[in-house]
Amino acid sequence: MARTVKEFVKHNKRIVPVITLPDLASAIPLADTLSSCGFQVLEITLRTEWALAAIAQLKQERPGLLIGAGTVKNETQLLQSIDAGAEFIVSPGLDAKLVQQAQSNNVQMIPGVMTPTEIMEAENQGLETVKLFPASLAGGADFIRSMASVFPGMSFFPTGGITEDNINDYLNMPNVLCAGGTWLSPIPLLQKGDWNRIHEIALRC
Ligand SMILES: O=C(O)C(=O)C[C@H](O)[C@H](O)COP(=O)(O)O
Repeated sequence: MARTVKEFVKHNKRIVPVITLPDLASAIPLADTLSSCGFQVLEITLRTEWALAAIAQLKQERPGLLIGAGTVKNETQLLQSIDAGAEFIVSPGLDAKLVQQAQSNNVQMIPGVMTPTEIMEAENQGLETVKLFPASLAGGADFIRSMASVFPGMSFFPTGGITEDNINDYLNMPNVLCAGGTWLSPIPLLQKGDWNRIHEIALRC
């Protein structure tokens, strides 16, 4: 049985760091810093050339974490992410073919949505969780709240414009599974290898 984000966030923090690695060497120290603060689900975005290698390394060396691939926009990236060992796939948008391909590989797909039409399409494809993206521009917590009555079976993983200052607006809602963002792993701190500072930010969340 494949592991899911839902199962992981039930027992750990409901916050998913969205990570763009400046190099491969940062992957393990960053994952160790974040997991020591209770973050067990990490999304590695495919925005750098070493993202797939980082996913493979984390999957092998830190099997207790749930590692997903983010910014997955096409079939090649989807299959490469699955080959690397990603256990969930996050996409900025909704593409029926990608959803089907992930499902046929038994890997959880979390597509980005911004409208009721897209949520409906995701629901009709059998999905139970979607990403509201970019959450702050799509209507934020109020949008998610107003979707609860028409999509009672759908849970949300909002990202985009979320920080430690507004994350509780999202996490307080029953139809929010978890929320994520880049503020836990700022690229300048990653470039400096400033794990202490990242640890401080993570402890506050
Ligand atoms: O590319 C993906 O698959 C994503 O998940 C997008 C990210 O969630 C946002 O880039 C987070 O944006 P900020 O936290 O506002 O910096």
